Parts: sequence; C-alpha cells; structure tokens
Amino acid sequence: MAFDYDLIVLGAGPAGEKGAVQAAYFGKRVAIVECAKEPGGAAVHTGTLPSKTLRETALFLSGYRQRDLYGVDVRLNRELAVPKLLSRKDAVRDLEVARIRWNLERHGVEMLRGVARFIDAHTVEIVQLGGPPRTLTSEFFLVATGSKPHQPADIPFDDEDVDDSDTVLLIDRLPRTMTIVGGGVIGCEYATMFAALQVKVTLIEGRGRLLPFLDLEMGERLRAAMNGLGIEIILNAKTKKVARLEGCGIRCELESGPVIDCDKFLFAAGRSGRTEDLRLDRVGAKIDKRGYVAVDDDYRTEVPSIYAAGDVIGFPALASTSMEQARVAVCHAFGFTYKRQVSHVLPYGVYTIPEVSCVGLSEEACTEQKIPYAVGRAFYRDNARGKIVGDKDGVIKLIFHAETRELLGCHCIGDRASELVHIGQALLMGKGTVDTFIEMVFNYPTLAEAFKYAAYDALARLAKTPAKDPPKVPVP
Ligand SMILES: Cc1cc2nc3c(=O)[nH]c(=O)nc-3n(C[C@H](O)[C@H](O)[C@H](O)COP(=O)(O)OP(=O)(O)OC[C@H]3O[C@@H](n4cnc5c(N)ncnc54)[C@H](O)[C@@H]3O)c2cc1C
Ligand SMILES: NC(=O)c1ccc[n+]([C@@H]2O[C@H](COP(=O)([O-])OP(=O)(O)OC[C@H]3O[C@@H](n4cnc5c(N)ncnc54)[C@H](O)[C@@H]3O)[C@@H](O)[C@H]2O)c1
Repeated sequence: MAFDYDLIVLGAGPAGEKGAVQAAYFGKRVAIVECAKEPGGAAVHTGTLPSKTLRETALFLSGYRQRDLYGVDVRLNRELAVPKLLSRKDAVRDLEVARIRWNLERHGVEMLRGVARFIDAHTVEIVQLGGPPRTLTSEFFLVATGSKPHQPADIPFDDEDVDDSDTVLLIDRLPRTMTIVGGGVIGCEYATMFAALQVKVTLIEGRGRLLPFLDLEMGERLRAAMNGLGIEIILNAKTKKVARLEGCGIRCELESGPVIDCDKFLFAAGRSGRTEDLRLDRVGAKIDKRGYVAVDDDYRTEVPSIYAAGDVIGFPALASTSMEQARVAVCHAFGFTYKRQVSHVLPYGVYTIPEVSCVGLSEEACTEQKIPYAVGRAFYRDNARGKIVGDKDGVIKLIFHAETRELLGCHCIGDRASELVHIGQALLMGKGTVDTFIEMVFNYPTLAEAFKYAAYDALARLAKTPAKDPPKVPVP
C-alpha cells in the first residue's frame, strides 16, 4: 500500500523534532503535526528553557553570583525584575523556535498545524482551527505529544494567584511570599529561583526527603543551601485545603494543622501524559491511568506501526532523554543500525541555586548493591577557579569501586555542576578508573581540575584496600 508519508510525527517538542529530523536525514518522507502555534513544546515554551532563563536572570539581577566577591552589595530592583525576566525568556524562546523551524525546513520535514488523532494504525486525522479535518496515511507514526501539569480537582487553578508550572512564568509582578507544593525537580528549582529574587518561599513536600534520586550527602548539601536562601522546607506534609481568603491572599491548610498564607501558590507535584486527544486506545495502544503510553524497549507501542517517545511515555521525562528515545525509535522503525538504544549512563541536572548534577551510582546505591567503594571529594573553596568565581560551597564527589578502582558515580554541586558532570559521564562510559583522573592534565585554573583532587582524595582511601583480582562490576 502506498502511504502519504514514511513517518508522521505527532508533536513538535524535543522528541518530535529529533525523531522527524532523524528519519528525514536518511531520506524518509516525513511530516510533523503540532497543535500549538509554534514548535518547541514544553522545553521551549513552558519548561526547560524558560525556567533556566529565569534562573540565569535571577542570578544576574539578584547579584547572587557576585556574593562575597567584591564586597559590593547588589540589591534587587523589584520593579525592574519582572519586565527583565519576561523579556529575556521571550527572546530565548524566539531564537529557539527559529532554530527548530530552520532545522525542520533544511531536512525537508513538512510542518502541519492541527490536533492529530488516530483513525487506524496507518491513518491520522488532523483537526485544524477553522478548517476542515485532513486525513493522512503513513507507514509509521511517532507519538511525541509530551505531558501537562497534574491538576488535582481540589486545587483552585482558576484563581489568578494559583499556578501550575505552565502558568507560573506568566507573572506580572514579583510576589512577596510564595507557597510551593511538590519538592521534586520543578518545585526545588522554582523555590531557589524565587528565593534568590527575594521572595519568601515555603516548600511543602509529601515525602520525607527532597529529590530522593540524589546521593544523600548531595541532597543534604542542597537542603542546607536552600535553607541559606531563606526557604522554609516542610517535609512529610500534605495539603488539606487551598483557597483564597480575602485580605490574606491564598491560604493553604496542611493536614498536620499548620496554615500558610501567601501571595502566590504554585502546585508543582508531577505531570501526566498528553494523550487525551489521540484516540490511541481505539487503535489498540495501551495508556495507563496517568495518560502515559506503554512501549517496549524499542519504544514501540502494542501497534507495530506506532512508536512513542519523550514525556508521553513517562519516566525519566527529560528533554535530554526524550530526544534520544525518539532517535532510537525511528532507527528501529526503519532498521537504521547506527543507534540501537538510549545509554544507561544517564546524567541528571537539577538547576537549583546551587546547581546539582549526578551520573552513575550514589553511595546509598553502592551500599544497597553491596559494592565495595571509596569516596573522594574536592571542594571549590580549595580550587583556584572556585575562588575566582566566588563559589565557596561547591563540591565534587567521586565514588570508585574499592577493588577495580573503576569510577561508579560522579556527583557535583555548585557553579557549572551540570556541565562538569559530563567529565564523570565520559569516564563511566569508557570504564575509567581513579588512575585515569590522576594521569589527566586539566586546564588551570578550572573547576574541572577539582576532579583530579577528588581522585587524589579517593586514592588515599583506596590505598587502604589493596587491589584484588577485579570482580565483575555492575554497570550503573
Ligand atoms: C518547569 C520545567 C522545567 C524543566 N527543565 C528541564 C531541564 O532542565 N532539563 C531537561 O532535560 N528537561 C526539563 N524539563 C522536561 C522537558 O521539558 C520535557 O522532558 C520535554 O519537553 C519533553 O519533550 P517532548 O517532546 O516529549 O514533549 P513536549 O516538549 O511536551 O512537546 C510535545 C508537543 O506536542 C504537542 N501536542 C500535544 N498533543 C498534540 C496533538 N494531539 N496533536 C499535535 N500536537 C500535539 C504539544 O503542543 C507540544 O508542542 C522541564 C520541564 C518543566 C515543566
Ligand atoms: N532539571 C530537570 O531535569 C527538570 C526540571 C524540571 C522538571 N523536570 C521534569 O519534569 C517532570 C515533573 O517534575 P515535578 O517536579 O513536577 O514532578 P516530580 O514527580 O519529580 O516531583 C513531584 C514531587 O511532589 C511531591 N508531591 C506529590 N503530590 C504532593 C502533594 N499533594 N503534596 C506534597 N507533595 C506532593 C512528590 O512526592 C514529589 O517529590 C519530572 O519528570 C522532571 O524530571 C526536569
């Protein structure tokens, strides 16, 4: 049967863009359908880039980076802050949208506007605003429709001062006080950004710990830094009622009793798959109760012609992994052999203030898996570049196998942590050891040089555990 296209991609976020371009690069006829006015998805319009732009602007405007540097007191101009924040994020968005359009165009990917839904395993209908629906056929489909903020029914999102992570960036003034529910990545990132902008933030988390995927020590260092920014963190807490109270702003009552009043309330406690328009269940693909599409290791749904990648399949729901999943899915569909799987060595970057990033095993994971290990640390305060940039609290922590000396985990907190972590990632991928760091020459002065001193620190501990025949190390 002759199809209109070889591949139709639904959704033009990071997964959709990279999947479409991957197929087009190898000569396939590709169309991408996007319901929003511009491509980019959550990464460009509501999530990754706007929040990271806000972070940079917050660091700049608050003078946070210059703290203790020149003895200059940089005070925040609250009136100036919001217009500056908004104009910067809009400028970054426009540049990124232009880049995506150019990338799709130069690869010959046809861009179609509308809401896509399945008619059968090889046919979609595209519903266009004000126009008649259009039916198109394709050999394969890639569902990359992303996710949306989870909105429980008992939170009054219709109140202008109650936000989710999509609407919080539409602020027109800096609030004095803010309550954030959800101590996940979104909650922690926004808590530190607003706190740096001198907003008094209360962060409420249902579990006993923030960001439990972090190495415990790094999580505690982050918590201390957040306390230092004036953030009040309430753990093991659930909201009982959230409502506007005239004269008090938004009132949030906790199940355990306390009542918190604030100017702005941000609910940032998870997301769900954006599958409601797709009619995937009608063609036989499985969707769970949070709206996530079920896929196998090759990102194929129960329907052989339909693949799914990115946030729409759930964890880890990162722009970084979404792009890779889409490339792998497309390679599998067309039998391109150069990319077969998403790497198991995944870095995590948390853009709090300070930034935290990790790859590989934590100390707790080593203990749980009964892997003998030794830790080495280096502190920015002992590093020349750390002194220059004025970051006294940054730390690089490396975890090595006590017998094989292989690197097992790399954990960074402080300036440029999410960049530096890739040094650890490269060594993990190449099965580097503590000796690799000892042999390496690093540029001076750099924060990267701290890796060498973290390795020296570990070496002192490893010397106490003489090397035996190397056992098989579980790859993190
Ligand atoms: C506040 C915040 C900060 C974040 N920070 C980071 C970060 O620092 N690093 C990181 O790696 N990740 C981060 N993320 C996660 C990242 O944004 C997502 O993982 C990424 O955007 C997922 O890409 P995607 O292509 O799967 O989906 P999306 O980016 O959500 O794109 C999906 C696209 O599909 C379109 N669409 C939906 N339904 C249809 C339909 N029926 N028909 C046609 N089009 C449709 C949507 O309009 C959208 O454009 C952050 C997320 C948030 C919310
Ligand atoms: N830097 C990054 O990579 C980055 C940044 C932002 C978002 N993201 C991605 O976006 C996705 C969503 O992030 P998120 O932070 O919304 O979700 P999340 O699932 O990571 O965290 C939600 C947190 O809210 C808590 N929670 C849930 N319901 C609660 C309630 N009623 N009261 C109190 N606490 C409650 C949970 O225990 C959890 O800790 C994640 O997959 C994340 O990876 C990534």
